[in-house]
Amino acid sequence: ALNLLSSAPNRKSLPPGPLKIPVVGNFLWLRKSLLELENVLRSLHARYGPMVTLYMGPSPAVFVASPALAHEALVHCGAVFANRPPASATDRILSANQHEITSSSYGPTWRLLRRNLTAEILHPSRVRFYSRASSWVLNTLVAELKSQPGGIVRAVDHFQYAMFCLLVLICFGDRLEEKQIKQIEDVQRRLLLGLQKFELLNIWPRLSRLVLRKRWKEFYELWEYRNRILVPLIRARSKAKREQLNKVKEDGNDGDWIVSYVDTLLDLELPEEKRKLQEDEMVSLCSEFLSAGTDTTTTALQWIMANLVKYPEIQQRLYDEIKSVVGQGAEQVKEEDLQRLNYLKAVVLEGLRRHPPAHFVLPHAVAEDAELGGYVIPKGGMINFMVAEMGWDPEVWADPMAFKPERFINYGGGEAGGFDITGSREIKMMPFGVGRRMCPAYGLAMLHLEYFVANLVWLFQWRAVAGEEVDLSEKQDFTIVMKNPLRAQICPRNLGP
Ligand code: HEM
Repeated sequence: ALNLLSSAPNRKSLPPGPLKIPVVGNFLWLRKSLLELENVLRSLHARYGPMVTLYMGPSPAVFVASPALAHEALVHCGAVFANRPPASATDRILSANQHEITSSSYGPTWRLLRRNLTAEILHPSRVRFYSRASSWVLNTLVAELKSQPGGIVRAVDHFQYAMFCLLVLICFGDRLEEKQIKQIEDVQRRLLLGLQKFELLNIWPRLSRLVLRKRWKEFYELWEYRNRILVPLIRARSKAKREQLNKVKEDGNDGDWIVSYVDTLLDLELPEEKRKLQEDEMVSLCSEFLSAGTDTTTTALQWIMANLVKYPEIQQRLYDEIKSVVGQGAEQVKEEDLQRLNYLKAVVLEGLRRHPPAHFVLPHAVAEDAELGGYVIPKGGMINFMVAEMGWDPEVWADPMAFKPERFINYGGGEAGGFDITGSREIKMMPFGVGRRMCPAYGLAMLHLEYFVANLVWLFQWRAVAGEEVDLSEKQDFTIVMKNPLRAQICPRNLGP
């Protein structure tokens, strides 16, 4: 049909947005935190519609607020929208020239690395093997929580370490000592803290190599420190793996060997270069595995527990559900029990909807000129999606800012399990992204969230600390975290028969 409205989008143009201010414009946007940017975008979307363009760097960046357009881009035209923008100078070094899933261009290397992770580690039949690690980490966490004076806990500190341990054990095998885990934690923390500091080096890398020599040196020291800690772990695993193979050959018994992420990397062969991965590439992949999974899962866990403290009736309903499934006196909720805990799943989904750890996905780039919503995004243009806005859309969700797990109960025949988090047919929210670049670990993350929320509620009653209120204000960190971290008064439940 002909569209005669004069405001009809120009078919060859980018989506509308504020004027491009040369040079200054870029720096103005870069200085804003993601939460500030989100606020700006919210008003721009109200003015211009669901697609808006900002000039943040060398290429235009388009922001999409509509779930229907996100579906069109990421599911229908998936291949066109699945690339990443070129890596910054420091990222190129840290990712061993983009030998990493997150930052690699859409192509054979990305496909191989991603498929390795999903098929060899994250596949449901594999994930079961890690339940020993989960229950070990749970026991450590529970002991920690129990030892806090007065039963008052600052939840996030304990959650962070627990989620980190879990991923370290999957990554390097579950025969590590506490001391080694702490060392890896130190490396990863310093890298994360350095992100902002080293961002400056990327604005004008050639020049910064001259004028910011000291900071570059600091950056390389950190990079070397990471190698110094992680390379020996990779070598040790390689040796252990050879010994294991010999043992299997000799007596046909694999003992209780559990495949780790490093083991799978040792076997990989790059399709284009026809060679195995180098050590620095394995280091960057392991580092990515830990950093992609720790803060995201920790943040989600903290937000969910905060809501259970704020709304005791929801916590009680969850406790009652767990009791009806595991029976009074059960010591722990086991992974096998989780699939029967429907309300639990609803609580976790509601947590991810109301408080998505990432308010945007990672930046995507279009591989060729791409059309979306009547506009054209030129080859190389960046595109991102307003994850939090979609989860809070009043057109999709009734009373969107309220925490109401029940809303997920009515999906797919009265089971929260019926809700399709991958958005393949339709997007209602996308806390893990959707399409080809969707978080490959969404299943593992959901499993860990369900497992830990269930056990924390089963083993302790969580209440607000006397005289304090749970404050749901947000702050930007690596993810969007609680501005005032959850403090709670916990009381071990009486698990007698
Ligand atoms: C609640 C926990 C988590 C949330 C909310 C989350 C969310 C996300 C999001 C929004 C993306 C970007 C999608 C896009 O760019 O379109 C992503 C990508 C990714 N996530 Fe997660 N994630 C979580 C846990 C994890 C865990 C536990 C791991 C690893 C063990 C992981 C590994 C990755 C990787 C490797 C990518 C890059 C995928 C690619 O570029 O192909 N994530 N995640």
